[in-house]
Amino acid sequence: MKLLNTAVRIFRRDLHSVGIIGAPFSKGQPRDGVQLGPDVIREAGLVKKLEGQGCVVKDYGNLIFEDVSNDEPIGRTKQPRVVGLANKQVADAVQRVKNDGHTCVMLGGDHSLAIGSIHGHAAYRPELSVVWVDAHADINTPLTSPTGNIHGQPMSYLIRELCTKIPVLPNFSWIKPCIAAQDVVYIGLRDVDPEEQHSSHILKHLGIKTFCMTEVDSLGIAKVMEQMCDHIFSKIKKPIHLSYDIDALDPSVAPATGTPVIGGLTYREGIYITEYVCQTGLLSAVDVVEVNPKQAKREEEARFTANVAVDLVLGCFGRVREGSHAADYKIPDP
Ligand SMILES: NC(=[NH2+])NCCC[C@H](N)C(=O)O
Ligand SMILES: [Mn+2]
Ligand SMILES: [Mn+2]
Repeated sequence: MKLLNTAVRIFRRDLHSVGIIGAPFSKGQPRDGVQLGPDVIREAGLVKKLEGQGCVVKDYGNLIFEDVSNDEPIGRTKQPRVVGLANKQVADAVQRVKNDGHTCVMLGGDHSLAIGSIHGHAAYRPELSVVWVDAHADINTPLTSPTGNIHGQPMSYLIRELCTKIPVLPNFSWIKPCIAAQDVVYIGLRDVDPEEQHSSHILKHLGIKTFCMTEVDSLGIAKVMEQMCDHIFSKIKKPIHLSYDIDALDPSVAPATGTPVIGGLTYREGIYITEYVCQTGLLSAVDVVEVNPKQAKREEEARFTANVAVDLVLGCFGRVREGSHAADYKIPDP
């Protein structure tokens, strides 16, 4: 039985075919450096380590984003034209990776890129559930945002029930809300703006599910993940889009990020989430965003944060802590 289990697990691990897109984009927020995320995550050995655990990997490289001159704010919303344009590119790239048959990994970049990533994913699989792991809800609308930064708003453009609340923005007209509130789950919240909280009260009535850090503390991460799955799989089993903001983790674990918030997930809780989502067999796309090496106080912090980002991706694709080396691993001769 043990042997059979192992064989099944190795077989399932070998099935992972991963398509990586780098999205070196920072204009959904004001801090320089988050555009370096894709490169530092790759430099931490992402591709080799995925292959080492038996994945087949295709790296599509980095997207090249065009600049937009005179990108004046619309109301409070900053740099809408360049964000809208970049996200259209991300959406097309994610759709292509899905068409090619891979599980998509989008390396950000700031979290505004989830607009394109989820939209492109939904163009391929119209029925999705979204697992949003973050200190923040990122569900401000352009009208409620206290900062005007679009990385604090992506969910508001995607949720169908909110579409009447969204004003028209330049280069945003291609975005069609494609996610139902009841198909969204949040994990790790601990810094929610007043208006976001208000609108998530409404969303709670519409069926959005949130596990803030208080729930992580009271239930434990294992129960959180069980209940998360009960919720998203209560009707039909939809493919999962996992949108992982590195700032969901505690700043002691992932310090190199633009909006760190104390009191976050431990390394083990963060990894457990990925292992659990992997085990559902329904993971279809992952974003890893907001790694910003320039926010590190020391070089070591930047390297550490990138390594953690790599470990999250590995957890999504079959890494188990008991060991998950490729099936064809040969023990070296003495
Ligand atoms: N993806 C992030 N790190 N988002 C932080 C958002 C912070 C704040 N809630 C805002 O709307 O600006
Ligand atoms: Mn965040
Ligand atoms: Mn975020």
